[in-house]
Amino acid sequence: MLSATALEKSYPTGDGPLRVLRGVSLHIAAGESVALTGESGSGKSTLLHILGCLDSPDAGSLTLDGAPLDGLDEAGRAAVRRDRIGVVFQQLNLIPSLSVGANLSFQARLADRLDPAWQETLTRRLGLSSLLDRYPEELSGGQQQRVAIGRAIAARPRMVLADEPTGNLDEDTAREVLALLLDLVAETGAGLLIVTHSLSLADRLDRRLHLRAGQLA
Ligand SMILES: Nc1ncnc2c1ncn2[C@@H]1O[C@H](COP(=O)(O)OP(=O)(O)OP(=O)(O)O)[C@@H](O)[C@H]1O
Repeated sequence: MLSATALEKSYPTGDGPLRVLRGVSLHIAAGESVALTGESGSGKSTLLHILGCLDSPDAGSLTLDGAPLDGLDEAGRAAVRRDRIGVVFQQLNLIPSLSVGANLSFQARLADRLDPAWQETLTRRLGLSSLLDRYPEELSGGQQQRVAIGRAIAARPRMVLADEPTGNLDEDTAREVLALLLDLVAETGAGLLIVTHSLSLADRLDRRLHLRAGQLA
């Protein structure tokens, strides 16, 4: 499924390059759910952006379903993101000019994989059925977070990458959202990687990876 080998990433800073990832290798199998933990600033979001083809590593390689993702140009990376990867960003990135319903179906339409029955199931399970005609600015933070999750999984991606996807949710809603993500993984054989500070959430996934000093433990 998703494999990364010897990823390196540095950011330029006033004090010289800041080495955030120092030889990170990982493999996420089909149908597997993995938590990514680590202190604030340890590089979790950086790694998630690289795995999601949103940023390139300085060195190292990535494959998805056996096909290399390195060396793709921006159009190639955009196609991978559209067709095979669902990302839930920390900043959510909902489209303000589109209604909740249109945001939810956005990526599935782009990928030409809109499935009304699945769309209706996830809208219901995310508790968004009565909010479809609203706009993102008319939603609470937790409601916006649920729209971002629905949008990421509407096209049934091969890999779901989520940055603190339940951070703004109350306990019951967080449990339901996690259950939905895990059901998707079980039903479609997608892989799931969740960045989280919550050890209780991490405990409900198959495996935990911990990022420290630029390496995984
Ligand atoms: N564009 C950038 N330019 C310079 N430094 C950056 C940039 N993006 C991130 N960093 C630095 O890289 C390090 C890793 O950042 P990253 O956001 O990946 O950490 P994180 O583990 O996701 O943190 P958090 O849990 O607080 O979200 C931090 O020290 C951060 O300040």
